[in-house]
Amino acid sequence: MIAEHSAIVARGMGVRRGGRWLLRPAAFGIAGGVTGLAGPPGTGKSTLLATFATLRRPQAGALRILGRDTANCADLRAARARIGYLPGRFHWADNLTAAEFVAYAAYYKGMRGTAVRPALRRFDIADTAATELALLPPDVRLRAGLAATCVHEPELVLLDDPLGVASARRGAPARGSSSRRGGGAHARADARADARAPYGDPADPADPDLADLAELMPLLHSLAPTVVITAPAPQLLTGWCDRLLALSRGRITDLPTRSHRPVPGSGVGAPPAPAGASRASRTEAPRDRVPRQPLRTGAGV
Ligand SMILES: Nc1ncnc2c1ncn2[C@@H]1O[C@H](COP(=O)(O)OP(=O)(O)OP(=O)(O)O)[C@@H](O)[C@H]1O
Repeated sequence: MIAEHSAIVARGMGVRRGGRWLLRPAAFGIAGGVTGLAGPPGTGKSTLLATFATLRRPQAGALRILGRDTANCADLRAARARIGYLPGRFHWADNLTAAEFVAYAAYYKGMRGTAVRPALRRFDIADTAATELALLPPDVRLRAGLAATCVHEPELVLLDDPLGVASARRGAPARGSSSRRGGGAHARADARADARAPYGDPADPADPDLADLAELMPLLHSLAPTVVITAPAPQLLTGWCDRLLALSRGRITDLPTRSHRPVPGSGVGAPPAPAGASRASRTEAPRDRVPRQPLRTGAGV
């Protein structure tokens, strides 16, 4: 049964792209808490997330977001104002500083410029406000993306493969913290190489990268009442999401959320907070500022 008050309610919703159903018409709801959506590359996670973000329209059925019918223009506008969406790639913003990037998002969300500083502080990146995104290590770059996504304090946050953004470091040369303050062409090239570097092996439960990624979890839990996060493998999401969904061959299915591989101190493997639990009860971090917990970057993630 679908709870009508769920942030996302799909009824007979189908999503097509490239001449095939990425999601065959289905009915489902996504309620409060953090929901993970896993599926191998190309299965349609990004397309589905963009549909939830109302950037794409479903080819069948109906989609309600935050109680609004996305087929209705006035409702659509109202829903959009309460959504925060971060695509998996935002290289178009590489030449903007973190502050400019957040200011740009604030402008389009109808926020005053005074919202920018608090957003940067909340994600603990005020000290890198004047640094271009291309020069930031991926974990800090992700924080800038989250600050932009959440500058208007949305009720629904949609993050396309944020763990990929934050973990994109394998094979990249080690960089010092100087890259955060500038660093010139080499640092810029490194940052771009980092951003293209692949995950560790998400299918390997012993991969130490999963522990690194887990350090981001309290931050992701603190963003909004409802958060949807995609990842290419369920192992990346297991154990810390309130709900875990898999997208495969055009179908969405529920997966177990419990981890078989607890990571001490990371929150991974701990029982998930109940869906719909308040933000305050789901995280120890205060609402107004999430302390930076840098990934074990070495190469600047
Ligand atoms: N520009 C495009 N034109 C036509 N079809 C496309 C285009 N981009 C993607 N597709 C189709 O949509 C499918 C889903 O792509 P999508 O990016 O949503 O998948 P994904 O699961 O998010 O993959 P990834 O993790 O690699 O981003 C692809 O397999 C492809 O068939």
